Amino acid sequence: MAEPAVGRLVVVGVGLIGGSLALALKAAGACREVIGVARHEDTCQQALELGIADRAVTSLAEVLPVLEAGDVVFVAVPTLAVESVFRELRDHLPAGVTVTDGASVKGSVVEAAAKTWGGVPEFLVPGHPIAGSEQSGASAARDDLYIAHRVILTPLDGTSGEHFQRVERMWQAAGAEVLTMPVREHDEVLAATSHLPHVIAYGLVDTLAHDSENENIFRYAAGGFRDFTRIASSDPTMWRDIVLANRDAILSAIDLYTANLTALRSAIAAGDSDTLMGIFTRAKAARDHFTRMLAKKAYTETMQEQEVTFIARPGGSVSGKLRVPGDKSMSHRSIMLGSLAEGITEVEGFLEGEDALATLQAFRDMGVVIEGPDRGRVVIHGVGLHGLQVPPGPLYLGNSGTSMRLLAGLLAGQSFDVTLTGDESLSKRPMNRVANPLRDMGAKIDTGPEGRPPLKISGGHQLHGIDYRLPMASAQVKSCVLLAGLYAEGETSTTEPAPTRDHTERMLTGFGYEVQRDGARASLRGGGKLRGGRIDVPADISSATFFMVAAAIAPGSEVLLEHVGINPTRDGVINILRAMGADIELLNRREVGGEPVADIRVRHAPLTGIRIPEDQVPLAIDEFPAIFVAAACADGETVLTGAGELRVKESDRIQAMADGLQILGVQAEPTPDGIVIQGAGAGAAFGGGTVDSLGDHRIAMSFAVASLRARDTIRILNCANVATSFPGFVQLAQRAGLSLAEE
Ligand SMILES: O=C(O)C1=C[C@@H](OP(=O)(O)O)[C@@H](O)[C@H](O)C1
Ligand SMILES: C=C(OP(=O)(O)O)C(=O)O
Repeated sequence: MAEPAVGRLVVVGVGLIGGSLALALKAAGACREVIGVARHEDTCQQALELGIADRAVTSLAEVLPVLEAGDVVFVAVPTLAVESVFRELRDHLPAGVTVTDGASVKGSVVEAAAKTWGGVPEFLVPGHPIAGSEQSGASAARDDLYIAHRVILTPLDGTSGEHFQRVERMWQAAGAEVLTMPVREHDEVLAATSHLPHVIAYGLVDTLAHDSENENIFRYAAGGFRDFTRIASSDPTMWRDIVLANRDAILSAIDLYTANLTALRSAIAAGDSDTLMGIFTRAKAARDHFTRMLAKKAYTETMQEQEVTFIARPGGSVSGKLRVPGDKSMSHRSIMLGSLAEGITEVEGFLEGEDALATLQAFRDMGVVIEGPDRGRVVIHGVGLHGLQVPPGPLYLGNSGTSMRLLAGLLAGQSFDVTLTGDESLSKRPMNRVANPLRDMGAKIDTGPEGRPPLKISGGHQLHGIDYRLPMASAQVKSCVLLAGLYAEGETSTTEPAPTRDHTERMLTGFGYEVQRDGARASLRGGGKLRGGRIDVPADISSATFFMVAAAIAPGSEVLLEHVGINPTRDGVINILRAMGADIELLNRREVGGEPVADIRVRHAPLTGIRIPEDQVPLAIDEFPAIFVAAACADGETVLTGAGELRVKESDRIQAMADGLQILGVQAEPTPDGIVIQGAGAGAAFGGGTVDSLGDHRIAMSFAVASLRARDTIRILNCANVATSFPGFVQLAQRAGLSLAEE
């Protein structure tokens, strides 16, 4: 058997915190013996009866002489009683024994140590298990209290590695996750997240209890009261000690909260519905985010920790009427323009995917009141072109290139400084393509090394219009420059080498902002106004593509994709698949809010390899991973050129697809600006195997579709980011007929 994590455990204070550690270590066989120390004889008796301690004594001095190196003393008494325990330890602690504690404030423990030993001794490892509850006492102790809870250790410079590791191992043996933090940071974080809520809960219940109507108040108190005030049942001595010990940090937290409560009061008094909605929607978003974090589903850093593997079983066909989620490009722009407009903008069909949500959160962080999203409906309370406020910190844009590049344009003309950051993939993508033209307009922008994020934008620089000739076909660059143009003196124009998606131009026009368009050139003059209105976001043709390709390649398939945006700057996938022989019909064509929309019917038909016309590349730029899957199923060779841009998307999509296709037995040769794929014609086109999507949503979904024509199961790694553009993909794919599961 492995060595126990600690020798003897002496628990000074056998309440909820100390008793639970003792029970957990005993259950895990992680200590040789537990000695309980309590002030009263009957508590000692109780600790023995509950199986918390093997021995229990009322005096610490009694047990110290028997301790030896490797043993641990855990001080689990109220914060202000820690010092008296330290004094008892001072002269009688045998060498090599580790001392740690569980107090909620660490600064006062360090002070107590300094008073006792003249400094923090090397054997003291201050710690704080974040697992308390409103219950207290030995009878509340449980052996599973710490499982999956965090314990913060705050070692100091003089803390010895050996003692630190012993305490770390001890908590891990109890099932906890151990982190470290400086003392001061710990106390500030806890003041805000734990101590302030306790103060408020005690204060609220005390206020209501003093009310002459209190009996009735408590009688009618509903779930809200119960949820909000549970912690007012916590141990008063413990909390008195905590607030006295962490005075300064708690006072700062109370001041911040009081200012906010005063603002809330004024808004209620003034009937200021916008401010109220602002506070409530921001709070709801933050609380929901916290809930998702707990469930490990948040879009921020936590998402990267989540491993999602797709298991796609071979064969089958697809059928049915399907509505894929809203268009990502339009969803981003609806939030941006809606926020900068005057008045209310109501959006229907908004994409509730992580990318568009990152844009939404960025504007919330800049003070815009945004209701929803609720089943695709979002209501934006526009603040006007000059109404954005300084965000509280960097704007984190997750995986979304569109958010970062378009926001760079919008923010270059603001009066405040702002930093834009992103996840690992976004942090590798080129940003000089937007930073350079913005600098030409007079903006001050710093990037990370080699023009990568973060982008640091300095406010207060007056922009002037430029005539910008784009070096590459990019709607993001075009949109960035035009959006900066809203803030520039004079005229700003862009000229693109090939047509790219024109949602920015269309939506600006829809918001009543004049945009001149003449062939490849688009221009506008700064200083105008946007007027809020209604936006109907159609289904995203880029998401519909996966089902178009699925139906095209799988014999016996027929799908109807409803209400899909078929803007002529986005329809390359239809043209390319049709040129390969796909059976695609556009039904019920109509125009919705300035954008062409149709239902798309696709039936299986044999495909033939083609040389993809270069003028189609920008019109199908996001659809190539799926088109490569179609090419692998077609009869003969497909050649793509002029698509070097694919190398700077969420992954290098040429390399990522070539690697995966080769693993699945397809002859696919990458070239600097494209790929050459030898298609299989009829029958299975792919073997089976494990491919890596590299965290790129479109690569992940493309290989899932390939399974329809595979001989064996395809495992696809790193699929969590499918949620950036296509939440619910797995469920919809299953409904359509794919045999797809998440692992
Ligand atoms: O403007 C947009 O909404 C987008 C433009 C394209 O990027 P580029 O402009 O980099 O080609 C596209 O790949 C991206 O998914 C969305
Ligand atoms: C390239 C894409 O998005 P973005 O550039 O916004 O990250 C995409 O969705 O395929």
